[in-house]
Amino acid sequence: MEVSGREVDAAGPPWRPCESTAFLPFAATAGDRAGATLPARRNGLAARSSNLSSVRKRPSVARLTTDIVQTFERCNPEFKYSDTLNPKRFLTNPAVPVRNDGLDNLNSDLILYVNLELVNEMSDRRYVIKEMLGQGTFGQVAKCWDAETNSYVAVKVIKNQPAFYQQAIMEVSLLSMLNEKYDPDDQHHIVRMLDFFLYQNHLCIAFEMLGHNLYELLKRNNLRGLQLKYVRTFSRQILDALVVMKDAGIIHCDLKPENILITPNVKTAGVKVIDFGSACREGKTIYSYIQSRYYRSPEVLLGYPYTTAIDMWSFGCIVAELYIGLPLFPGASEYDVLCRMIEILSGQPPDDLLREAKNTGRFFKQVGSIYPGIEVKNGPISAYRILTEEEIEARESKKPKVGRWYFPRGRLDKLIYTYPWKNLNGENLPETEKTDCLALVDFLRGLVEFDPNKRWSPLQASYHPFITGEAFTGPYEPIQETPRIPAGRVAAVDHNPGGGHWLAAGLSPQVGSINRCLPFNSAFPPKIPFSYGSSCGSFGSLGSFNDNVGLASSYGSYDVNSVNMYHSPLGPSGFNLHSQAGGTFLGSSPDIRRRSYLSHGGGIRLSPGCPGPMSLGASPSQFTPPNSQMQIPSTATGKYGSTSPARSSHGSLLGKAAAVGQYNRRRNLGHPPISMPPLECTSQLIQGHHGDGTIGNHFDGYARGHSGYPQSALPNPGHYSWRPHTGTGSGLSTDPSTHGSFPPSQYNGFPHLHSSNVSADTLVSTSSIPDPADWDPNYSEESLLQEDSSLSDALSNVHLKDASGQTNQSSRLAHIQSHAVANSNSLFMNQRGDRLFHASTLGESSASTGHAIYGGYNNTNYSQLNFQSRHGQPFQQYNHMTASYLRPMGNHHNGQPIWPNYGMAEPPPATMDDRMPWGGRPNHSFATGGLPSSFAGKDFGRIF
Ligand SMILES: Nc1ncnc2c1ncn2[C@@H]1O[C@H](COP(=O)(O)OP(=O)(O)OP(=O)(O)O)[C@@H](O)[C@H]1O
Repeated sequence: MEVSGREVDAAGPPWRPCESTAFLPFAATAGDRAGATLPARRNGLAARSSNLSSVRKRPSVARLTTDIVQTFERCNPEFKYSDTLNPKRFLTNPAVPVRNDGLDNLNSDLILYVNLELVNEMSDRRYVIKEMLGQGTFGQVAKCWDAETNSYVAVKVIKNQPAFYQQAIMEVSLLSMLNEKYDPDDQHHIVRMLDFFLYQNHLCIAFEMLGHNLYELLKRNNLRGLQLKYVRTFSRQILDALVVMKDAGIIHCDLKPENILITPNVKTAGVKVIDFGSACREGKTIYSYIQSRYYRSPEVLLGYPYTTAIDMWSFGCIVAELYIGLPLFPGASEYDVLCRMIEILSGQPPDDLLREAKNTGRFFKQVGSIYPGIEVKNGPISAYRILTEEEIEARESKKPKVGRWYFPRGRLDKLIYTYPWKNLNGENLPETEKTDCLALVDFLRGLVEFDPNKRWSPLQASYHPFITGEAFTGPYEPIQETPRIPAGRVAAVDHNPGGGHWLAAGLSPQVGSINRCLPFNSAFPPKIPFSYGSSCGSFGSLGSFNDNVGLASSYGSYDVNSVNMYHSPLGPSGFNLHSQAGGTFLGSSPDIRRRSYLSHGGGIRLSPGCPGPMSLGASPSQFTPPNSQMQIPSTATGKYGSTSPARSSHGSLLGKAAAVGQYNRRRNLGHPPISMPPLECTSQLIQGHHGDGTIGNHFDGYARGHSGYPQSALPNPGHYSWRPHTGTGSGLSTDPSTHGSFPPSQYNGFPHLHSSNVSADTLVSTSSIPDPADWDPNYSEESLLQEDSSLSDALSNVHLKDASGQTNQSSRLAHIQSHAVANSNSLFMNQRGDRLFHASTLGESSASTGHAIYGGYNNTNYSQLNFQSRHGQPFQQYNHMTASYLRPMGNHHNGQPIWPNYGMAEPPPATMDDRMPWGGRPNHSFATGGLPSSFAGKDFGRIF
């Protein structure tokens, strides 16, 4: 068709391909010309194909779409390209708009898509979403591009639900304190928070971008554990973070491999602790249903007041898992977890804990006098024994959930020493490794200690030879740690009962709304007890019957009087007693607690009947959000989540959903085989593991009374002490008098029914590594799905305390709070009315951390501490615990510096790249696959 000049002008210049390789004009070669000989044609083709070789290297989509916009524009002058018209690649699943004016889905998650900009309106800083990193209980974590810093960050977008919002505010508050005050130089392996802001009624928290978590790392290593040097390096770094947290009086409450992330792009192996979304302040514990089940401490399981010691328990579980590759206590229910603890540790919680704990009756039977010192005639020393499955079944009319065993049943020491369970007599282990294993076992002994009073503190643990790298010569006796937190500090509640932050005040969000409706600062006492049976997780409620073991009454709730005291608006009570003299009554220190107990006097002891660090219910992740119809597709979180079935955060509805997704996914993926050697003593019945969670024949295996390891299969005798613990505490002895003896035959331990001889349930029948999804096939905590309709009411009356002396972060927090109010249509339902919201300030936080003595971590005057070496001589004291404090810390024998290379991996590993050999211990054929450089290859987005 002929085109007139006018038409040409209107249409623009005639189209010509631009100078891209894909559209180069055809240049005929000699070979193409008509009449050319065949060889000439061949030459021509060869020349052309060499011209196009660079084109072929590019993906077809890229080749076909090069300059496509210009092409379209030239073809059709009407065509105008606009970003906004692009189809969105949704990252959130489901992406169906339901709430928040169509911005949120059914689960109150902001619907994220690629290139969505999360804008901090205060600073105009923009975070451009690129991909999904994870989906957890509290919301979604997206990898975002921060144009301001030209770097990627991880932004956690909190669900648009009051409970999650409130807890996230706590996360921001605690993390700012840790970052700014306790770790300003980023030396202590705690994730850095970079920013936080409100976007479309969602609290967004920007973190530094980290790598994969330790669970992913273990998976990459086919769940076979890491080399000991990496176990040591990671343990040391996590401990470092725990030292800081304890110093700050912060309990993490959800320590697990998924929450330890690898720091990328560093020359040495490094990890950081993340997810302070469940964290709380020591002495201001709020929830009783905390910690992921596998990592849940005995005191939390039993409903006993808890302290930072619960993190040490979780830490112990993590260390063991890093070594063996599998969770240490992967119980399918709380009962199962307890049984595993008792069997693996050959002990049980001490009687005084059992006597005071709220849930003892759910799991234990009293078989003797409850009074200390009186031995039961012809019975065990302890007055309690764990219920058998039959007893529970008789009581509950259904069997308790009990999972499979994936490693040889027996004690922890044998488990570690004989790992990877091929070489059960440990004969061929090199001497160095033997010593390493002994050191590891001894290290674990102080961490997975039943008695929280005896469990090592982070500082104590950090002197263990396993951590310091010293030669292990015998059981480690930790230095004594004088209580750092003044006695009673944990009971101090910095709040005006009428005006305080309910979180800081220790109020459960589940507290009944009626009391929350009392006018603030009311001079009148509440007419009915606070939170009396009003909600899930509170009094007499179902808050903790997560494992369908519900045998007794409520779990982790306060007694009514205590809570009344706590919230009495009439003035000081037993719960808000501040020592006017600078000290208060209760101490978080274990020895203080014990002293208090032993006094039998008017002293206050930490017990469920007392104030202090006892909690009221499940954490927000346990809440059933007000909208009980949340639908979480099983695939939604499975894609991204790193959370294993029971790993998922402590049993929340959301965690559960995540678990389901993960569960399904893992089932489908399967796992590479691992050779599980047939053991000599594997004659136990394989548990019938039914899809509905019922376990067949389990008890049969459970009730065996003889050791699964032949005497000859035991670790090198003479290295260690294997004192049988009957009754209380861990079965791993520190008693030097027994050092060198290893009489497993004596080690029939406490409950005979658990001194099992059986080995891994599947060892006989399978040679495949267990699918971790199987660990918790019955992840069903229906009771937690109860709708807590009072939640929104309760939150509607939240009144946060104003305070002066806010830090920058806290004033921003205040701003966000008020901003949230201004935009509260959906964020706080419709019940906030015109109440003023004030920040839970950092000033308030730091004022009540119990740091009257120490100005901050980096300037901590540890001269207050009374260190002693294991031989009794006073430990070297020092004043300034700067980052280098870890260096001059003495050898636990003689006070000499023994940690010159702290901060370096030891031995320094290579960079965290794909070639890093994570496994490869002798006798253990690891896959050579290293750490993935990126998991980001998959694009889970969808185009609508
Ligand atoms: N700073 C970060 N860098 C990279 N990935 C991260 C970062 N923070 C979180 N993630 C990823 O997002 C996931 C969820 O994060 P996080 O644990 O903070 O959320 P959560 O909602 O509290 O999860 P959970 O329910 O497991 O407790 C993590 O397991 C991790 O995979």
